[in-house]
Amino acid sequence: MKAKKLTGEKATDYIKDGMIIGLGTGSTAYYAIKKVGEMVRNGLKIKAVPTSKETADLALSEGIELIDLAEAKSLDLTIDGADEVDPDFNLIKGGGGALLREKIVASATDKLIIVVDESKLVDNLGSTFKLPIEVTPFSWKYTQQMIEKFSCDSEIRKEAGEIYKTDNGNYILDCDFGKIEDPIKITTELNKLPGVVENGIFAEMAEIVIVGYNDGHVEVLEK
Ligand SMILES: O=C(CO)[C@H](O)[C@H](O)COP(=O)(O)O
Repeated sequence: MKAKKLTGEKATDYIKDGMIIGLGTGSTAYYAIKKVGEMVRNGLKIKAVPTSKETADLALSEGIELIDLAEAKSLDLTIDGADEVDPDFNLIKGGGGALLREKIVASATDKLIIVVDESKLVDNLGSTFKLPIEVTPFSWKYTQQMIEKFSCDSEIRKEAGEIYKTDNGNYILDCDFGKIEDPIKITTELNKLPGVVENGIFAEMAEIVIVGYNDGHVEVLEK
């Protein structure tokens, strides 16, 4: 928890008056949002685009002004968490189910800042975390069969015994590919499949990765 707080708060050093920023989702982004709230109450003037309903609720409760992506057009920076980060700053995201909105917001962003604790650093994506893939409810079992042709095992995400629904009304398949050697190839191939809405590989999107360590230090990695 200490490492997440350190990295989340450190990322807010990049925020300047007048910026439009993207706010990520999850327990690490939480600390960045809380800090942004404090900064706003101390006079910082920014507007923000949230990546989930959960983040929108938190940001509003912190007094942060929210705007729609269409109104923002482009974002100065986005602060978001990740489930895995490889040495080239490729990511797996979607543990919190917000990958679609997160990827849209990340793609509209000049600078994507990723905040993680040290446990998220891996040599290869897929080493510790299954790849979340958002799929349409209409065809999810058929789409699952097509995804499994890429030699992965997958399971439909459930919450309290029920199929989990994203903010967009879709389902998530958590897919075990083992170690992913070529993240760009996999993300391109997966997104060609009918019924796949988006997958959780964020390849070549992050510019800065801030790592919090349990011993209390923070490392800023830049491309
Ligand atoms: O991608 C995400 C949500 O869809 C999160 O950023 C990711 O799951 C990391 O979350 P946490 O900071 O709680 O470990």
